[in-house]
Amino acid sequence: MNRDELLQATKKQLTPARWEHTLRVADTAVRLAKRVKIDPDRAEIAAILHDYCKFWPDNELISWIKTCHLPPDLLSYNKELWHAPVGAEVARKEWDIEDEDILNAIRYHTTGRPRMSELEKIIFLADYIEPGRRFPGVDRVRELAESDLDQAVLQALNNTIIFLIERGQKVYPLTLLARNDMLDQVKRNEMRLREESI
Ligand SMILES: Nc1ncnc2c1ncn2[C@@H]1O[C@H](COP(=O)(O)OP(=O)(O)O)[C@@H](O)[C@H]1O
Repeated sequence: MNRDELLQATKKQLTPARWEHTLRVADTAVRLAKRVKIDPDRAEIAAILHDYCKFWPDNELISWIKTCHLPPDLLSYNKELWHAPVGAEVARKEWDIEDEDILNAIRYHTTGRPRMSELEKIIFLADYIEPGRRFPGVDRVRELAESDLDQAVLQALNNTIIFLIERGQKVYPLTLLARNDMLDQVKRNEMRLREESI
């Protein structure tokens, strides 16, 4: 797969503002990946493709969800959730991406999930903290992302859940499971650090 071809094709799928967002997500993901010693090229591919289906019509997204046997419960939650799991299927079928970690990073970039890989955390966070994002609490997540991806993901998940509850919106259950799992993970990290310092 050719990087320039991927960039040009993705640009055509997006509005100019969303394309700029995608480029900032890619820069942020590459930077985070280098810091935690994850392959930056794989982070860049996942970042470029993460919003590929963001502007696809509802009927097309629904058709992919059904044909690819994606979780049917998606259809009873916010439509904004659909582009991510469909994006992973499109990346596999139209871009021949076979790397399951890249596909999962695209698939779970909006909801998160329990036991996220390092690459999944990077794409989830890069989407949340890229420099164009301005919402309450984003600076704290930016700070945490510089030192601890797990704490940053936990904070971002907490913020998202609170945001949705405050607006009277449903929370996709996987996001709640992701948050509980990350809380356990952060506690385990803290315990390990304490044991190592004794
Ligand atoms: N975990 C979730 N559960 C339910 N709805 C969600 C969840 N995450 C995001 N959403 C909904 O999708 C919308 C867009 O999500 P977001 O990731 O902020 O997209 P964007 O990249 O367009 O900013 C949110 O405003 C919210 O209404």
